[in-house]
Amino acid sequence: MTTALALRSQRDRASAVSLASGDEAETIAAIATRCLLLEIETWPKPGLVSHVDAGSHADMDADTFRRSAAAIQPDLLALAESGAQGSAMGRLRIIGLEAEAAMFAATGGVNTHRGAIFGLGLLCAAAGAKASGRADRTTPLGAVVTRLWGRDILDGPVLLHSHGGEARRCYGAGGARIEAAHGFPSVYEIGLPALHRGEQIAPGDAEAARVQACFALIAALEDTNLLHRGGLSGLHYAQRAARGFLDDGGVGTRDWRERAQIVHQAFVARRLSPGGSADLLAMTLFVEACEGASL
Ligand SMILES: CC(C)(COP(=O)(O)OP(=O)(O)OC[C@H]1O[C@@H](n2cnc3c(N)ncnc32)[C@H](O[C@H]2O[C@H](COP(=O)(O)OP(=O)(O)OP(=O)(O)O)[C@@H](O)[C@H]2O)[C@@H]1O)[C@@H](O)C(=O)NCCC(=O)NCCS
Ligand SMILES: Nc1ncnc2[nH]cnc12
Repeated sequence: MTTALALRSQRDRASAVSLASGDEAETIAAIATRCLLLEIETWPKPGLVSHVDAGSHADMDADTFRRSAAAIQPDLLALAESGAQGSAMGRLRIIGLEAEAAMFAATGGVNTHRGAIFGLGLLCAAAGAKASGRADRTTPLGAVVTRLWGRDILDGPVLLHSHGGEARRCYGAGGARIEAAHGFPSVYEIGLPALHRGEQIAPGDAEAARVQACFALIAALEDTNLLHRGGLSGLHYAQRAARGFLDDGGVGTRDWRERAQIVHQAFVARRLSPGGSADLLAMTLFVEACEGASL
């Protein structure tokens, strides 16, 4: 069986590839890693780390994220292979925890990609399931995650001391688990339409399209990182600021970089960091790469 996967961007995208089954898991992991790197190579992203600056963070920079992405690529490969083999959630969780350990070893204990390991990892497993024929090739990756692992995602062990756990207890926020169990609605309903809108209003500028998607995700998401650092008022401030940028024309105006940078600086001044939105940007790029190409 052959699967076509393509990274569809004008400047940064890899060219379309057509794959025999043996190569598919490797290619899925390579594309996922590339999407993590593209997320970092996107600026300005409010409060977030990029190749330009460290945003609201004192303990990590772009190199920390690059090391982290390289360290977890073997685990993303293992997740794609496990999906192809029909593994249950218990096996995926073990690989996910190994990926978290590899991340912490590569970053000296800094949490760069826990959310991405979880969400992108599940999408890699779903892509593996599709490539092997265990899931229908026309079913969106998010729906494959819901069908194969949705119930077990929600029943998984709760982390008692995570920032997300506190946000859930204090504010009732759903977070990464609900997002995954429901098939990544933020990717399909927010990230992808905004990426396409960005391509329309800033033709030929792939970074601008990613910025448009990032702002749209921040405007809509209940990001547990924003709740952790800024409480409810921080979350609402961030959502309003991102919405304001989009309402003023997003990346479709000549001065969009300056306007986005002002929002970025305002987040930094408040120590706000929408890490969940950054993860969902990488996942949006991954889904676009896998599903945007005509198969
Ligand atoms: C199920 C887990 C994801 C448990 O996670 P947790 O209980 O922590 O729950 P969440 O907060 O819901 O999610 C975890 C991370 O997901 C990102 N995220 C946040 N909001 C959302 C959202 N609405 N939708 C989707 N994803 C979201 C976010 O990740 C990013 O932030 C991380 C940095 O966080 P942190 O260190 O707390 O933040 P700082 O501000 O930097 O801290 P200080 O400097 O202030 O100290 C970074 O990782 C980004 O990726 C959330 O943090 C999961 O962890 C789990 O169960 N794992 C086990 C493995 C597994 O089951 N894998 C499945 C197969 S792969
Ligand atoms: N670019 C970024 N900056 C801060 N936290 C993040 N989590 C995932 N990507 C991130």
